[in-house]
Amino acid sequence: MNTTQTLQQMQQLRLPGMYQAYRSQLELSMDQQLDGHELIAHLLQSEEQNRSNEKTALCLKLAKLRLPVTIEQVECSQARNITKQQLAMLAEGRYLLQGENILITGATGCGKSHLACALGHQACLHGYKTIYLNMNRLAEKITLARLDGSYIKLLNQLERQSLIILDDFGLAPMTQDMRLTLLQLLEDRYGKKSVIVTSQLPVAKWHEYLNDPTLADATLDRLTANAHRVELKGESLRRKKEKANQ
Ligand SMILES: Nc1ncnc2c1ncn2[C@@H]1O[C@H](COP(=O)(O)OP(=O)(O)OP(=O)(O)O)[C@@H](O)[C@H]1O
Repeated sequence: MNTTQTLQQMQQLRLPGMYQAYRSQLELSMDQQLDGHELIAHLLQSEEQNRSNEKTALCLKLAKLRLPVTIEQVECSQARNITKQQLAMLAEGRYLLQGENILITGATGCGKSHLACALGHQACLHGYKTIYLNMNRLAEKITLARLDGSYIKLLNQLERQSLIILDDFGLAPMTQDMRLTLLQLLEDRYGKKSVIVTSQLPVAKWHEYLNDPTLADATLDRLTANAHRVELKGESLRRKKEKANQ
């Protein structure tokens, strides 16, 4: 049996998971090596696992999450106004299947971006295409896309994402172009794909912030209907972290 040739064929056929698993098998003594049906099953499982890992890694890379955090790193407590059950329910990801949104509000430093990024990380683990966008960054992207004629391309690119994280909603005044784009984006996704919004402003103030009653009605209708709300509370974790580092 020419095992070297078999390994080469696995590489040529781009089966890296299978290649690694087979190499590992060949390094074992004969009596420890799997054979027949077991070996085939093991090699296929290794290839499948490798592809799944690569898909997750690519999803995470493209998501450009601001903070590299996992769901296990989200602290739940009564003081923070988020329970383990609430987090577990969101982490399960059913909201993504149903195209529901998550609105995370709270004072500066209370961990809104941290939670949003952890949920984004979890969505990538589930295989959902995710993109993180700070609202300022989205505004820049829209302005550039209008200038270079790629606006429709940008909307299509955003529509393809299963989850969009819009961080820091309500910090900077919105242009009319941004309001219209936001409405279009939400209209494209309504009931199909999810958005996570973080904001220092309580949801009750979003209408006033949008500063255009008709557009605000339409936008908030799409954003808040069937949305899960997390109102984080407690001391600024940024300040707490700084104090701990002093
Ligand atoms: N659950 C947590 N455990 C540990 N550190 C946390 C947690 N949540 C947030 N942090 C840390 O606290 C700091 C502030 O968090 P974050 O940026 O998420 O706050 P924010 O509410 O989004 O603030 P802002 O409104 O100013 O953007 C970050 O350095 C973050 O890593």
